[in-house]
Amino acid sequence: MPKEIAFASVTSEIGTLKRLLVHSPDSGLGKVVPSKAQDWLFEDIVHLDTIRRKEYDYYTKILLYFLDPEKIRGKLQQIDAPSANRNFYKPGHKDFFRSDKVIELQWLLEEILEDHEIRIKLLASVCAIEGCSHKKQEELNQYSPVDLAKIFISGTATDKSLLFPPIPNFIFTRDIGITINSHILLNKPAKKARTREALLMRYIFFHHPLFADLRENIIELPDTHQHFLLPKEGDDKKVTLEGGDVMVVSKDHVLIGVSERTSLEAAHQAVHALFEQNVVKKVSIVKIPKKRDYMHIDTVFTQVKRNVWVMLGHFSKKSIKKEDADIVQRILEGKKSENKIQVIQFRKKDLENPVYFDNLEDLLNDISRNDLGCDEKVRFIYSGNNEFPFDAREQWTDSCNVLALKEGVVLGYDRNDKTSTAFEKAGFAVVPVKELLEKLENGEITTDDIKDTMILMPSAELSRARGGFHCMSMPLLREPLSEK
Ligand SMILES: NC(=[NH2+])NCCC[C@H](N)C(=O)O
Repeated sequence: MPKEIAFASVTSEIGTLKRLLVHSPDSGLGKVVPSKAQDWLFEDIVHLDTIRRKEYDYYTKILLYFLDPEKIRGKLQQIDAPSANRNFYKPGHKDFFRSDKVIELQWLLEEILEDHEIRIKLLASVCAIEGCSHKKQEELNQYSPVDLAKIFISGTATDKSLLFPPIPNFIFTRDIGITINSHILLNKPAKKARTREALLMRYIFFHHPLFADLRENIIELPDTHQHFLLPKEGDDKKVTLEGGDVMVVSKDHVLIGVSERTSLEAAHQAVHALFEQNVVKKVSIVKIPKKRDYMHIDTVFTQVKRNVWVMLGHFSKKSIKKEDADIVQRILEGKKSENKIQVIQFRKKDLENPVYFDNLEDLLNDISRNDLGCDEKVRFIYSGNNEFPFDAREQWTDSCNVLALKEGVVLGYDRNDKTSTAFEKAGFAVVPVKELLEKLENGEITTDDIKDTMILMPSAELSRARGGFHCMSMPLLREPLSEK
């Protein structure tokens, strides 16, 4: 009898990706104005048609090729013909790809809005947080589920009038929830601009039939007592947690970043929740400087293979570089607490005696060897090839934020040239996505032939939104890594 495959289970960062949640850039991204860009957590305004057609659509294609090839193989010419008007990529359109492997959130939202009761509740909640009048709420109730889902996400009505702000960061699905084994940990966004995303997700996870079997396994972190009396955003006593700060590195071990977005209190609560519900045996708290540049831990490192990681050299124990003439100054700088990373690892069986690491490589090395059973040498690929100023420049444009489609095959931005060189030096093929898709489509290669490869994705517009492909994915299912 075939073994039943779970709908959701993630036990590593690199096992073959089988199912994920995504959201493609909606019209709300085209409504960001310069004066609001920073409040809405974008670094600039983006060009909507370019970000969709010339950038994100390639992401959709490569994901479908790896996860749901029937939807796409041999059909690319037809899908991308000018007369098809990109309808394949548009949730709500009858030609939309509707994949249950590469799952678009707008589609799930449309579906839950078909239920009258859910629709009324969610509408009231959205109107409450966005301060809509009663009359507006009644008007919104007249829309079809497809249109209402679009409005909830883009903030724009079908007559193009702006009703409330867009939620342009909804494309960064990583941040809205985390699959840890067969549990889902919900986020608590630190920034106001991301509040509506969290609300929509809560409704989707609790009401969409896809998640029916998981409902008992959804973990929500409670607020601290009298949290509403706490003074300001960013207070460490507030409970805020975003998915970019959580990494499931093995079935027993989760990393939780304490950062600009995830508070110490949230990390504290998450450790208890994960241990009490027997989700994992080990949680490492990774404290990074609270800085816009770093935002979440996945902006400073991600995993490529069992024994290969990409990271920012700044957090390396060997962060003294050749080109820095003044070694004394560099060492003193490195000792400043605001520049340092601290790791505290809690083990369920011996909570009182945590293990400490004072640099990132030691932690990652320990994961590769002890959690993943690697015998080979653990290797680090550094942002910008660890050369100043390319290390910082390329980290800013997400060189460290790659998404593994399977072990050793990752998606990254094409603009991070020095990091690509570093990947090549480490023995990886570096291939532009267009080239790869052509070869896949004309049958020259199959996805199984692709090994140890960095797939370069177009990124001029996407990178202005300040997230890479790790951020643009919420994995639901990955194949378990084979035992070593
Ligand atoms: N997991 C991540 N690193 N997500 C990046 C999110 C980027 C988004 N503009 C924000 O500032 O919230």
